[in-house]
Amino acid sequence: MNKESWLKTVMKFAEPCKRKLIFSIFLEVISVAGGIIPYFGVYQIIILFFEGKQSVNNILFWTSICLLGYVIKLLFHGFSTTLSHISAYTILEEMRMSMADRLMYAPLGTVLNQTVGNLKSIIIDRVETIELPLAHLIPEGFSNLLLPICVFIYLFVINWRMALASIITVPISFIAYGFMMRNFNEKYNDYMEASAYVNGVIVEYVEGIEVIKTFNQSTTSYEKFEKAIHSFKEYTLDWFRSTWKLMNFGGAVLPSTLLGTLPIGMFLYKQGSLSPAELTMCMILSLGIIGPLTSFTVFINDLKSIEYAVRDANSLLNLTKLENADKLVSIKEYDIELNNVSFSYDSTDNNEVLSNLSLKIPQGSFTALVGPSGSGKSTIARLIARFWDVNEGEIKIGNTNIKEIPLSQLCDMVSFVTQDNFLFNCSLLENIRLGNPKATDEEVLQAAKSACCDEFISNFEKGYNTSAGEAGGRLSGGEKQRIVIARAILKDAPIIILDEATAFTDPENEDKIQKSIAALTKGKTLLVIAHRLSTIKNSDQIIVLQKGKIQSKGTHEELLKKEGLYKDMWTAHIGAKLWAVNQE
Ligand SMILES: Nc1ncnc2c1ncn2[C@@H]1O[C@H](COP(=O)(O)OP(=O)(O)OP(=O)(O)O)[C@@H](O)[C@H]1O
Repeated sequence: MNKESWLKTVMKFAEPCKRKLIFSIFLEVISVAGGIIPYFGVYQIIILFFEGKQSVNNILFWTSICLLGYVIKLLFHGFSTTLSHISAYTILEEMRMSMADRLMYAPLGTVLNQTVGNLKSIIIDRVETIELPLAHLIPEGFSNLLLPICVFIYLFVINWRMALASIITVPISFIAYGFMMRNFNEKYNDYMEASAYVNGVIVEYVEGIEVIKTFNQSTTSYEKFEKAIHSFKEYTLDWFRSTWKLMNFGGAVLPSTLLGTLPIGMFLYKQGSLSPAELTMCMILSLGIIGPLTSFTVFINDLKSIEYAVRDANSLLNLTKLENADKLVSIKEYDIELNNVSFSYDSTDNNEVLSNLSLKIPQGSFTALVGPSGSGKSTIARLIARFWDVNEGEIKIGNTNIKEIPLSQLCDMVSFVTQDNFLFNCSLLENIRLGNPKATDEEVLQAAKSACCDEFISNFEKGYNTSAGEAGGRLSGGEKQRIVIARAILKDAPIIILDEATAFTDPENEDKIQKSIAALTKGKTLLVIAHRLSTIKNSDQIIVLQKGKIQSKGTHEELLKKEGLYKDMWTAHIGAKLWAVNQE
């Protein structure tokens, strides 16, 4: 990535704070100008001494000028840094908001393919690394470059030969730095990769700690964790070892300006082309050039870290977005139609999950999808909710292609109740209210009652105000699912897609879940991904899927009359049930 492109990205997000940023640079210029004044004041005092004209008043006057310059430098630098920090945090905020927005509008698969550790690392840690260099690079980096240039010009005006002598160490140290930096890009890249790997291993270790303990994998996993940290340490130290000699050499030579100014200054003085005052002043000024320049070298590393952080941020910011229509569509009927739909998760023909599939789900009907694992049941449901776009064909709701319906409108029309019963870390009341943020407490309570949640929630000391975090450990899988169903009841969408739970099948829970589902789905267009055939016996139509194609369809009775996959599945289901009864 070239520098312009990361700068361009950063500047794109700097739009709301552009004025502050420009003003911060302007203040820094004043600060730099203030920083020059003491040099000028000191020079005048030196001249007074050498000319024997020093008096208390004269010295006090020039000392006050020096002090004033110093105060201007500090004050304006302070104002500038404050503005640059505000700007840097605004840029960070804008970047993070854009990333969150991108994740919302990217196909779900693309988002789910990212590990949580990676997403967290980019949105929080990597973006944060931009703040410090960005906030300091603008005022300090600028002043560290501008100040030596101004001092150099001043020195040049006094005596051009001394000016050149003062930077004699610069090419020597820059050659050393050049050698040190020759494979910097490659090393930095490896460093970032090693760092990302350690990050991943740490997140994996923490996230998987339950599985690690269950399967007694602590030693192996810990070893992987330990090895990753150890090799990261070794890598960093190796890099340091390979650079420290040149780095220290460059760092020692660069500020040694006296190497040039002392002999040349003495020579010029002896020749009579330099007065004692000019000699002294040149010595002082030459020291003023190198200090800031040395600090500027630190920013080279910072520039690199911004470049890499922006590169990582771009990997999220450039995720492809689902096309989003912006005009609300008037939908009167809520029947669903799939016409010749083909789909593969990687958009290739080789891995097609659904092939040329057509299907009609009439409004208000109950349709069940059945079929062996991997036959494409969940994929159909996800495509209707537009978590992905179909590769070929079309999906219509109420005779409108879902691509023409704005995503937020589609989201209001479809409730997708999956087996992943995710609760946010807020109160149970707010967790249910997520279904309809405008719902009153009374409506939330009503939905909770319909989903058979009221009883167990009321048993908590803080009732509905119990936070999901506090309650999390005490909620059974079935109870969590009923909370999620309550959320969907409150949402009151006309289309319900239900990924039937395979777990939580103890009779009491089963009964409550069925009751809550009945409350949820009354009068709605219902599509159920069925795992237990007994629960869909009464559906209006059953679609039997096999390898991404419809193998047969009909009612339970119609399908049982034919030989085929459904009959086999039903026989196996009944057999399993009988076996279970016989075991009791
Ligand atoms: N995010 C994904 N990326 C790539 N392939 C996927 C993804 N999700 C599912 N698949 C693949 O698509 C195929 C159909 O999966 P799908 O989840 O739709 O099947 P299913 O019938 O719902 O299975 P199950 O009953 O086990 O849930 C499978 O081969 C699966 O491996």
